Amino acid sequence: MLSLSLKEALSRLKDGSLSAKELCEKCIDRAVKTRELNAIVTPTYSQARKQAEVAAQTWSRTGKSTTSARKLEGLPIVVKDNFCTKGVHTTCASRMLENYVPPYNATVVQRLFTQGAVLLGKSNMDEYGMGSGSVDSIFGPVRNPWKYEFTNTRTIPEGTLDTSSLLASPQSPGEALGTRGLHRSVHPGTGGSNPGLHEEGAWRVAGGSSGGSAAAVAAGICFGALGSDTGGSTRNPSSYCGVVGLKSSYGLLSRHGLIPLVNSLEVPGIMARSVDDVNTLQNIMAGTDEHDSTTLTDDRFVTSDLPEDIDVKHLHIGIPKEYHAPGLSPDVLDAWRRAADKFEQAGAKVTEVSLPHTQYSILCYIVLCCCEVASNMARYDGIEYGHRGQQELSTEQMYAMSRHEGFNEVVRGRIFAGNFFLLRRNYEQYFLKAQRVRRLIKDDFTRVFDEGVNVLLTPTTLTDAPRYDWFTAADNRTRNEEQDIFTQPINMAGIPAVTVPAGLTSNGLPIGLQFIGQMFKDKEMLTVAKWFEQQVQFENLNLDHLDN
Ligand SMILES: NC(=O)C[C@H](N)C(=O)O
Repeated sequence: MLSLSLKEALSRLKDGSLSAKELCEKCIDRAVKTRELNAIVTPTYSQARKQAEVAAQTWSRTGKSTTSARKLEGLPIVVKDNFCTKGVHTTCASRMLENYVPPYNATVVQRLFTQGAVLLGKSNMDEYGMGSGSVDSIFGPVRNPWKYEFTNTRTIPEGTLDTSSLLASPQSPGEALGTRGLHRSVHPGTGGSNPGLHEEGAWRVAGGSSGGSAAAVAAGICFGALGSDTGGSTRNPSSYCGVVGLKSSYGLLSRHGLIPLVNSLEVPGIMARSVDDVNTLQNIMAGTDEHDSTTLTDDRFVTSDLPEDIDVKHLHIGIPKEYHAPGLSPDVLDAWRRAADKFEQAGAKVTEVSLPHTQYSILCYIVLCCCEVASNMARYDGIEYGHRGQQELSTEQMYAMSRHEGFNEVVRGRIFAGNFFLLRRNYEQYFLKAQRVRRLIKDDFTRVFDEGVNVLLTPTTLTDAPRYDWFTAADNRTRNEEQDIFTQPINMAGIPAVTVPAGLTSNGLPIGLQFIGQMFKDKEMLTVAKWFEQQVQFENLNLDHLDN
């Protein structure tokens, strides 16, 4: 039941064959049984039960014959831990915000609540969204639920610390954090021995930085999740975990209450088990927000339901030749080719196109990302915001100590690099140059679309989900260059993109393909993606055996 799509679950709530309370309990049970994934860092089960109770009452009042129930009445969701949630810890998986409890909800979160969504918990991520594996978190890494052997599936009551899955690891930052929630101090993957792993580090990463959200959707913990997407952080983990991941056009979704990483590139990301579902969630959240001046003031672009009968005959699908990148695995290449063939067989025009500046994109992304990170992170001084170093020191030393203790190495590295790029003597050579190239990257897309292409089709990632030990053998910058290679140019251009599961590799792991659309033509892109989804008939991961 927990591998149903949001749409299917909603219709079962509507016809009364499922109750909101039952659904909530099932999701909580699944979250507990899959806690080895480390997907949820702050469970909110009490709040979820209260919200589900309200939903159950609403459903029994409104009944199946009316349409007066809210659009997500009783549907469990998960929210990445960089979105503010009123009264619920919001840590960005960083020691810096370890004790931060926001007094307000991010606009997108509020809009989901207004439609009756039930919050099951906050999800794990790379610290502040910097990473592509969800391995750099103070709570420890997220595990990919695909091909994962669960060993510890006992149900334990909320609020009890589950010490049985606590692995003794000297590097486990989660341990130092105490036991605020059920999963707080679980640090899977390093040290100790886990009978579920045939080989140490052999399990697959969930991708990042929104890995907790993707793993939660794939594992059936929830029916939809919020991630964020700055350079690929929603699409990369969605691809690795076999779910649909949407990065909307910049300006369609409010960023108010999303703790900033790179303001000019990031958008809230949406994950679910079908294209219709991400579209539904986008419709609910999209539109003007007085708290975010970069949101559209014209609600014309907010999408509606996607059609059922889709015809792709009149379409022109572009295949960018620059995406045949070194390191592309034969399985992914094959899936990409087969997808292009499907469109061609259905009568669409499929042609190779060129986006010549793609090759410069990742380096420009890194420069711009670091510059904005350096400026965004300046607010965390230990006085106004965030963790404060304990020693009695001078003010300057206290700033330094707070920031040294509060941020991990990746964050500190990006702050250093950003400040370097922004030095007066470097500004023109790095920051300004990267901005200019960014414009050329955007112009490449505009030209191709102006020439008649409706949607571009590319792989989302080079390979299937990497092994944890392989992933952590290189530094963050190297991984950034490999992992975000196909996703970050889309953020540079501000346009929409969605990843859709296209099948499995010979390893039995999901492959994602990316559809890239024109600015504010999210609906056209999603319609094409839905057509593809209908052809592929991808089977969602089914963990129902854990229920027994
Ligand atoms: N949030 C993201 O999209 C981040 C991206 N993976 C990075 O490390 O910069």
